[in-house]
Amino acid sequence: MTILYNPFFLLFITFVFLFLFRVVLIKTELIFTVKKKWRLFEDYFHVYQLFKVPKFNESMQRNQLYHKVFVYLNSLTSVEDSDFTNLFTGKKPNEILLRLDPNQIIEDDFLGAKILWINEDNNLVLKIRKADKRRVLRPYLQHIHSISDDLDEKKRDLKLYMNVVGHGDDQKGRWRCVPFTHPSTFETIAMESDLKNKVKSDLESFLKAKQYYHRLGRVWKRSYLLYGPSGTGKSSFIAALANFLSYDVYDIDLSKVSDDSDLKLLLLQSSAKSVIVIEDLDRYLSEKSTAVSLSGILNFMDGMLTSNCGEERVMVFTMNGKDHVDQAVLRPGRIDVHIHFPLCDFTAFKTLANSYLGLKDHKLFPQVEEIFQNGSSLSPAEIGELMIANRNSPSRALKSVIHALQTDGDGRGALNIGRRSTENGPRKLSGEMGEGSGVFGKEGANAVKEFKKLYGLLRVKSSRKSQSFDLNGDQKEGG
Ligand SMILES: Nc1ncnc2c1ncn2[C@@H]1O[C@H](COP(=O)(O)OP(=O)(O)OP(=O)(O)O)[C@@H](O)[C@H]1O
Ligand SMILES: [Mg+2]
Repeated sequence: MTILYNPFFLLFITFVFLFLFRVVLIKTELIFTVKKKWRLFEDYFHVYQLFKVPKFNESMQRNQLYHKVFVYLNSLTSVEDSDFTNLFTGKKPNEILLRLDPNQIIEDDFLGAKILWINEDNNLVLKIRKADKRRVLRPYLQHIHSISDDLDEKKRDLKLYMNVVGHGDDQKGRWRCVPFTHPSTFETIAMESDLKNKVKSDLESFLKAKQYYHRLGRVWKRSYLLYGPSGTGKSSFIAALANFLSYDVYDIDLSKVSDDSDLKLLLLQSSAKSVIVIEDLDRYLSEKSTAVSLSGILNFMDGMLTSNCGEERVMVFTMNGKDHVDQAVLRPGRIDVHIHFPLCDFTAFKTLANSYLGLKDHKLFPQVEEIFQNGSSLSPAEIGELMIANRNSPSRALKSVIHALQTDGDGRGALNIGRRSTENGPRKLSGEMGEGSGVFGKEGANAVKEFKKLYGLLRVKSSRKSQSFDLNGDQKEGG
């Protein structure tokens, strides 16, 4: 019996009891009840002030603030965590929306202050501690304004703007627009998942840090260089990026720009929250097929950094290769993020097989993998095309991919002559891909070797990891 009086034994028993109590609290969710009661107890010692946001004004017109607060509250994660809420289907397939229920109470935190919202009939009531009101209320309402504006912006339909040739001075830099409906998303793009996540989190921090930069009075911008062979997903990536950000796309055709000032004007005439795109920049620079000078282009890139119109914009440039491009374009700090788009490897192939053929695995996969290990490579576009053409028979699709991979350069030439010469013909005249284009055409073994030297196994395997996402100081600061 003396053991019962042993202090170590008592301590042990106490620990066991506390542990079990904690387990019971968590398992039975009693913890939530305890927290709730504690909050009520705490509230008892505070004085609250209430602010009502009515749905309609005195003349029965809609109160815009009510709409903004409603949009804002429905986006809060606390809606998801509250005791009950309404679920509705959204516009997109499989989309489920959470919507406040009448009499639901939502909790929010802002600058360390706790704020409650009560959804009454036709009124939203804000409950805030008197002690916090002076410090928090005004910035909190501004915060609601800007968040709901962003959310409204996200819901609207996107547009694709293209520049047309101007006639006379007053027609300079005119944009024509069509609805932007490209279905590409980051999920549909075959890309190293690590890299994809890095890009997504980079964009997410871009969106978040916007508020921060606004407060500092700094221009908030992001620029990307996408480089890699034809058909590797650069244009699809731009569409995915625009869909991800819900930004309009301004696609600049440099051959239709009359001079440097016209290019500047185009930027000035674009709206905020947009992606400005110049595709095949290397081709324009090497062919000199634009009236815009190199310094005009550099100023255009830097214009994003220094002028007001750089706000809330993303700029994207694409190239087939960086090797023959003037170093001034590539110098650190000019374009924030460089992303390499390599030819298809086995991992990308598996992503394509999954999305195009619904195949997670197949008995022919080991054979495909072996061929990829030997250095054969096609672009994702080429593999995708073979899969689409044979989508009713996965085995036939895989066999045709294997055949194309085995025949490699020459085979690919045969496979793509028609498509490449029509769809991508003029793109292949420049620098790096100029040599590659020989392979895609009919230039034979030397060109194949040259092509492999440029884009072969070594590059695909080892350099894509290290080069594909070059973060520089500026970018990290932004993120
Ligand atoms: N990485 C990829 N993942 C999924 N699909 C891809 C990928 N790359 C290419 N494709 C498919 O191939 C087609 C052509 O791709 P895209 O136009 O994006 O290539 P690109 O790199 O822009 O080529 P180019 O340099 O010739 O403009 C698209 O229909 C796209 O769906
Ligand atoms: Mg493209």
